[in-house]
Amino acid sequence: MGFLFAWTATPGVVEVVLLLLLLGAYRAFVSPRRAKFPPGPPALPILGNVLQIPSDSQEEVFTEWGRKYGDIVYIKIFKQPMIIINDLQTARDLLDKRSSIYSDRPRFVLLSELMGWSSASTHMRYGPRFRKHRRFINQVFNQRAIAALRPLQEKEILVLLEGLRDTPADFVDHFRRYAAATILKITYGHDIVSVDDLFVRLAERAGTLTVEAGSPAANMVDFFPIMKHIPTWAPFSAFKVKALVTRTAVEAMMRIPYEQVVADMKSGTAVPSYTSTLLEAHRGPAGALSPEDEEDIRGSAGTLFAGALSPHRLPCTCADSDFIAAEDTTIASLHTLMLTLLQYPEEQRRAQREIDEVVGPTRLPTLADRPALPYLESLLKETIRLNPMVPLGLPHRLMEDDTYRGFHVPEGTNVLANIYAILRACADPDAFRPERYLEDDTLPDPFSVIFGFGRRICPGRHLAETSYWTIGACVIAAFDVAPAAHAGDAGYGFTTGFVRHPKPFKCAITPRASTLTALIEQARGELPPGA
Ligand code: HEM
Repeated sequence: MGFLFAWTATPGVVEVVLLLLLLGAYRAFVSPRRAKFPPGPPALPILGNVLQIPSDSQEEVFTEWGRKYGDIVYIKIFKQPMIIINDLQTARDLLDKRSSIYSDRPRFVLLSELMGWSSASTHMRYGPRFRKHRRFINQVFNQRAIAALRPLQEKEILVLLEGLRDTPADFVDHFRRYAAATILKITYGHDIVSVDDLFVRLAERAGTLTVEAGSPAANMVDFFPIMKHIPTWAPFSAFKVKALVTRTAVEAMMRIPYEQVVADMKSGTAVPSYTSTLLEAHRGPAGALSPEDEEDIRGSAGTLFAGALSPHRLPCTCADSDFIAAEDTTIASLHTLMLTLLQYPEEQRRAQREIDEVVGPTRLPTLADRPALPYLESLLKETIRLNPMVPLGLPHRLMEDDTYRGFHVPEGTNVLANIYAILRACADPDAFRPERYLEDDTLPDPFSVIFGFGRRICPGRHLAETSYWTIGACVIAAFDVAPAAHAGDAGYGFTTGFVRHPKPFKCAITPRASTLTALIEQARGELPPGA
């Protein structure tokens, strides 16, 4: 200090000190490029943090990093910056409140540019075309509009209950059939009898090939886009050959159901659907459609359809990770619920007692009963809190430099919301305790977290939530779910990937009352005509 005083006494030094102070202030407040990045694990030159990211249970490692480094963790995948948001306040501050700059998606070279998913709404870069897709989808899936879809949901739930009654061992197939039947009817007006339907097979083929062609090695093209130009005869081009085969399957999945609707509209046999409604609305005076509108209607319909049967198919932003998971979110939510019910029989019984008291033995529960069933609501919330289906959401991309809590976040940063960590911000987070929601109404509602954030929030959330609630209520009311007698001792667990679902397990699903068939028939009789 003494030295500084001596130094400042020298003529001209005051000016120098002032200059240094100004420079410091400029660096701190005006020149964000020089500001510090959020904390994170130390990165290696060139590789960044690639070697520290495990292929399994990334959400758990990111949660651990959150404990160590804070609510925002900064890492690099090669030279690609990424932040991981580990708490709700930060997710709301950045992804919701600053959604005008946090709503882009990363560039998906493998998926969009090589495999042909470029018209999928999930992958769309932020801009007018993205907004057009959201407008299309919101017309049918907004909270008010989905009330019109309820009779369809209820009808398909009755078929699902019959399936569980007749062939309980195939419970996952019954969930798949439900997801396929509802989304195909809504999107293309198409009825299916079983999952062995042409459209379902097209979606599953496109999905399976996408997973197979999306190995970690193939994902390198997302970080080094120049690789996409490799000729297919050259060494190391196997990833591109597979991607191009996948492209044919993706195009067929998008094109064939769409063309069926166009043909049905021509012959006057089309059933009103998402696709037919948009085709009607966008026809010019001469009946023609612009190529862009045609592409966007086909692409957004294909996204809804593919998203329901195969997962929200997006590549991993982490080079050495599983590409994506292999099942859809709706199926994963129901599959997770069955696992939870068999693991927590006491809680299952308590929800059954509540339903018995409120609904009684003479009918099945409906959405109208929801406010009167607080314990059931808590059980359904606690199930998805403990095991959210999309634990890391889908990556957003920051569109311009930003500063948050004094940290610099550069333009082009990929942003992951760690939904898994966000939902663990409560007492005793690893315990299954539905009553936590009855005891503390300040806890964040998992339904407001699991569908993501901001302008990219899942547009299918209202449909998904009502399906999950109604199926959960009916299954718990109608069946006892317990471990299967010969289930083996492989243990229970979850797959890793963007969509998390239980590893295969067996369970016993037994009707609680001999009146189940009559209850299903009665509910069918109460459906509106034409449902
Ligand atoms: C339990 C079921 C579901 C869960 C947990 C779920 C979750 C999510 C999440 C986390 C995102 C990313 C949000 C973000 O980027 O912040 C998303 C996006 C999306 N979801 Fe879902 N979803 C579900 C069901 C559905 C259904 C049934 C549909 C279709 C009817 C659907 C259509 C979409 C679409 C089109 C996007 C992309 C939105 C965009 O990029 O702007 N989802 N979903």
